[in-house]
Amino acid sequence: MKAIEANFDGLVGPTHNYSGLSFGNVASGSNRAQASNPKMAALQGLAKMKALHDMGMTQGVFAPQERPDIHTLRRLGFTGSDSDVLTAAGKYSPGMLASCSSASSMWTANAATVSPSADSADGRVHFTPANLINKFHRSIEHNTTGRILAAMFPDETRFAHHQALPESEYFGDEGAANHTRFCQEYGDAGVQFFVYGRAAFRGDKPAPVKYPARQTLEASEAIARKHLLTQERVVYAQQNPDVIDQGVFHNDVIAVGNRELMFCHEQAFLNQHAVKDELTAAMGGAFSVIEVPTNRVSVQDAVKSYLFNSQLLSLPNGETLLVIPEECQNNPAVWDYLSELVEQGRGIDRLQVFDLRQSMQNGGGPACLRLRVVLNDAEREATNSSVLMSDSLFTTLNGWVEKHYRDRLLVDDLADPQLLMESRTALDELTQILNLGSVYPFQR
Ligand SMILES: N=C(N)NCCC[C@H](NC(=O)CCC(=O)O)C(=O)O
Repeated sequence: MKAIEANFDGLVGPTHNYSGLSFGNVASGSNRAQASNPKMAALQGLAKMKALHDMGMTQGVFAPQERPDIHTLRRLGFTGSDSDVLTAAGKYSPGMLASCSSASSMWTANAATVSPSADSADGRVHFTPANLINKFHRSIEHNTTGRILAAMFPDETRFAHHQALPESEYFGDEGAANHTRFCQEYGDAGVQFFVYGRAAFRGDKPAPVKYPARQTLEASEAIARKHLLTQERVVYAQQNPDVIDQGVFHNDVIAVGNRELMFCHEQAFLNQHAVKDELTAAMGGAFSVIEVPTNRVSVQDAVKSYLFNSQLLSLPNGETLLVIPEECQNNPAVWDYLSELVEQGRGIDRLQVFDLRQSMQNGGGPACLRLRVVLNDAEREATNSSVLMSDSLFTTLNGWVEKHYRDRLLVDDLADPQLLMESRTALDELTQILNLGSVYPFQR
């Protein structure tokens, strides 16, 4: 059946800030306490969505979460009015308040793992919100994420929505950032590639020593079972623990794939030769890899530039496009490599550069900002059309951002009750624009 790949980008929320919350994510640590610009962040994201829409891609908008998360603060024992809760939490621990205020749901590659209907035994598209258990500020996303996904893909005969995996490090799950689907045409049965950082119940696998491995093998295997995938069409690989220790906290910081092509660094996986052979066999031979050698681009440069956190896209005109952040253009080794790659015609035809600096400074590049969902015609029809990018939605959302967002935010501002009001007013209006219903705790 004919199908397309749609990209659902996270709309940056009004509390976007730099709190240095993500140990193991170099950018998050090094930009801690800088002033952020939520308005610019949201506009940069919208500009990317619109540009891809204009190229003929199906582009969706994924709503942000309610932050500061008063609901979680109340679970932690803070009482009184919302304003009392904020003040008390800010006094008790600015770090904890920052964790409950992060706009981290913008990185929708971590929202869920998605399996297309062509791969699932029951012919439905399967979604499992990621529990994101490794970081407190992200572990509080999955309930609302599940509700937003259900509001975007409401038809239960076509879309299966699962609960997140048990909230334990044993089943640490980071969603699509560690999952790639390979195929010939999007509507064909594909091969799903799950990449994990460590195994929780087996002592025979190596693990990083400096930074955490966020995804476990057992989490990936549970998702493959729940999504009713065919064993022979699933490949598991372990991320190279050495690169995790150099700041590669998700696989999508070192590898990206689309259809029958994988673009990755030569140090991405443990036993990389065997991984490539296994993928090639599962794909019946129709598989190719562009492997970037260390002597052209070091792991450090890959992490700094986010070369592999790019979007590898098949455009309607048949071209393959690589969407990259500006930081790639500013890195001589990376830019040299990319220019040569396009010139040689090895599978990537075109580069498109975006300024995503607000998100990049928290370790989120073009690929972090999007969740891929393969949809056939009937599934596309059944998708909530209000979340799909169009000229008018772009205008509406730009106006919405201009009206509600601040252009400067410091960590100290997170305890300001006015910010909570602004954020809720904005989100209440957004749920109407995107026709999502009451997905936020303050609306329920
Ligand atoms: N690679 C992918 N798919 N996603 C990137 C996620 C970045 C995110 N950063 C943060 O959560 C930083 C927030 C702060 O420090 O304020 C994270 O580390 O989980």
